[in-house]
Amino acid sequence: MPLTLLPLPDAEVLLDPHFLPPRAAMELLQELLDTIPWRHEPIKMFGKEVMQPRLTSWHGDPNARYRYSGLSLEPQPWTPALQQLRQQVSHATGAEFNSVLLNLYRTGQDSMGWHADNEPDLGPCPVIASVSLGATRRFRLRPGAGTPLHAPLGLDLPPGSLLVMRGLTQQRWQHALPKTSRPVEARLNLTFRRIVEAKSQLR
Ligand SMILES: O=C(O)CCC(=O)C(=O)O
Ligand SMILES: [Fe+2]
Repeated sequence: MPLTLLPLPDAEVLLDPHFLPPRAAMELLQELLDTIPWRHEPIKMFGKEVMQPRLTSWHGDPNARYRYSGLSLEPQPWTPALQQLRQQVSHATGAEFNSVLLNLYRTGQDSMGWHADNEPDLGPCPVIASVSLGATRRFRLRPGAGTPLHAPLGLDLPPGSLLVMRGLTQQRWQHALPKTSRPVEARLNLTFRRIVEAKSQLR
């Protein structure tokens, strides 16, 4: 199935709900649960350190350092499974990625708050490719300040789906993965990114 562009003002959001076949998605989930060195990291919120409501792991090329919310993340090396998925995602999107952030939402109580991936390290119009595995959770999008009024939307992201955000999306829109009170299994999300700052660190 190809990626389909969603009709949103000032955003380029594309979705392929069936990027990976169900069996491949299940096998990849199990492999990543077993082999990724999951960490429970703190995050700075309004100057205070709080634990993130999810587990994370950051992988990438050696110079792809990522800084956000007061954290500086040293990338872990690519594993064979991550390397293979990177190639598949590059092929589907026509974009190159040098890093991937993995988020493990253990239960419906794990979540990610409203944000845009607009850190300077990502450049002005980043392509972010998001693969979801495990439980289907609802991903939310809403316009940011200064963006034409548009109702927030919710996208159910099933296992094996590929969501791409590019163009002005990170400048004009915000997204979140809210908690749910439904009993749900774990969900694993991978966001492939390109750290553009890497070049200047070689000097
Ligand atoms: O879990 C998701 O679908 C979203 C993850 C996300 O927004 C991020 O890692 O920046
Ligand atoms: Fe994000």
